[in-house]
Amino acid sequence: MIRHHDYADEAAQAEALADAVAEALRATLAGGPARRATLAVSGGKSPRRFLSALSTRDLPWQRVDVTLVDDRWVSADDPDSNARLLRDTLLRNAAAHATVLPLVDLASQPAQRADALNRGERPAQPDVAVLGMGEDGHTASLFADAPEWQSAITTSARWVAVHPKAAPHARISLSLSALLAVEHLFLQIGGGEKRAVLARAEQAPGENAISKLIGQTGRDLHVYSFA
Ligand SMILES: O=C1O[C@H](COP(=O)(O)O)[C@@H](O)[C@H](O)[C@H]1O
Repeated sequence: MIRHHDYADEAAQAEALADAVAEALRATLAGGPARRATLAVSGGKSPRRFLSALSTRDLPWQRVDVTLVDDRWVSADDPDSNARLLRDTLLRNAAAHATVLPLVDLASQPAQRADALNRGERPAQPDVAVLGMGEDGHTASLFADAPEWQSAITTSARWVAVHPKAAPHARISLSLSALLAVEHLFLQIGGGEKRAVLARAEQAPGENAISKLIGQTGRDLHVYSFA
C-alpha cells in the first residue's frame, strides 16, 4: 500500500521524513536493550537535507548501524560517492555515535564484493530503508538497462553488482527482494517529473524498479514528496 505524505517544499519534507525515520528506528530498538537497528539510506542529490536533519534526532545512535541501499564504485572521497554524502551529512551531531558499514571496497570488484557481503553477517537486512528514485524509475541502483537487471529483480540474494549502461559507475545495490523485505520502507522524491514517474508506476506495471517494487510489495511504502 502506498502512503503519500506531501509537503510544500524540500525543507518541510526533510524535517518530516527525519521525524518518521527516527520513529521507525525507535520502534525497532524497542525490541529490547540488546536490539540493534540497521538503517539503509540512499545517495544522489535528493537526501542531503533530510540526512542532515536526521543527524540531530535524539536516538540511542550507538545501537544503530548505518549503511547505504546502494553505492557507486568510486573512492569514498569522490564527489559521486554515496558514502561520502553519508559522512558529510548524517554522521554528525547525535548520529556521530552510529556505526557505519560501507559497501565499496576498491581492492575488490563489485561482484566479488556483493558475494562477500552476502556471505557476511553485516550489514544485516535493513530494518529501515529510505529510497530515492531517478527519473528513469530506478531505485537503489536497480537499473533496467543493466545486464544484471533480471537477476537483480529475481534473486533472493541481498546484495547485487550492477553495471548501468546510461548512468555512470559500476554499482553495488540491495536487490529487489531485499527491498521488499524491509519492515519500514520510505521513498523520498521531489519535483513534478519524479511525481509523474511514480504516478505512472502506481497506475500500471512497468519495466523499471519502482514499478516492480510497487507491484510486489505487501507492506506500506511511505512516499515523502514535494512539488
Ligand atoms: O544513482 C543514484 O540515484 C538515485 C536518485 O538520485 P537523485 O540524485 O536523483 O536523488 C539515488 O536514490 C541512488 O542512491 C543513487 O545511487
